[in-house]
Amino acid sequence: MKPITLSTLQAYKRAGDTFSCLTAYDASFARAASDAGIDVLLVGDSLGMVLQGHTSTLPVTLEEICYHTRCVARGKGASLLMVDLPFMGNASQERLLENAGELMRAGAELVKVEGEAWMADGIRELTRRGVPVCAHLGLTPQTVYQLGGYKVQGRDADRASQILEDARTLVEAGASVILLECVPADLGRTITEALDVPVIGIGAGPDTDGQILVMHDVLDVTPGRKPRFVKNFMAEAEDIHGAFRRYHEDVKARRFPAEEHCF
Ligand SMILES: Nc1nc(=O)c2c([nH]1)NC[C@@H]1CN(c3ccc(C(=O)N[C@@H](CCC(=O)O)C(=O)O)cc3)CN21
Ligand SMILES: CC(C)C(=O)C(=O)O
Ligand SMILES: [Mg+2]
Repeated sequence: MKPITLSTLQAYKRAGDTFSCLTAYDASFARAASDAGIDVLLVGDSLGMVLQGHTSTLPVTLEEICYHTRCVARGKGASLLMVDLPFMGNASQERLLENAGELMRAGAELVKVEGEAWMADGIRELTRRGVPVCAHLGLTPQTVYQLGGYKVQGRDADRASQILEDARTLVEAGASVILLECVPADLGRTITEALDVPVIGIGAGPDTDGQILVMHDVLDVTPGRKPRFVKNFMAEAEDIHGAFRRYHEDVKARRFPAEEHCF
């Protein structure tokens, strides 16, 4: 299999094709996801919740993310490896650059950062130094205490146009990919159409260029209440490999997300 690169994702966008993304935290699940055809693997700071049992992603450290990145890198096959910069990893410009360097040395091929227009300078410096960046907008879980919970963002017109403007600013600063979390489907479509770079969505409707889910949600092993945008792919599968294949195929065929998964 030819390795998936940023150019592959750009070509998907130009052709109007979608692509699949899934979180992974170890070599075995990374291999299973990659074998199923998943285009992008994310070592997400969601590991603080699904692996460590915290109620937020804030406790996750750079060391922990690097450990899981090294594990996933050994099993990633042809998939593109994206990695989350953890909470406060951008506390200063210097720390941002050093931390992103650590992630790249651990095996990251694309670094995902949460943050609005103010992240533009950081993204510009990273891009200059050869670190491709995905900018995560909308519901940014690292600011959950400020947002007052895991709530849909961009429901009113002001916040919606702010998110669109932030996305434009960050692409201008060098972001190679945008990730939109928990925004109304029409905002997901507007931003995807407005930008030349690939847009990945989670709870952002059916029209983003790519879709991403947390592995544990796909396999239905997430404890407690699940967000509206998740789907249990184990329900119609024989095993984990089948569930990953089904998720990949449903994304590629635009069967997922369905209306019931959107805002
Ligand atoms: N298992 C898991 N799945 C995820 O998608 C995920 C994590 N963990 N941890 C990190 C973040 C946190 N995320 C979340 C968590 C909860 C909602 C949620 O319950 N949202 C409400 C929105 C309600 C509203 O404002 O209308 C929902 O009903 O989906 C959304 C995103 C997404 N990420
Ligand atoms: C939910 C995805 C987008 C994420 O950031 C994570 O898994 O940490
Ligand atoms: Mg994350």
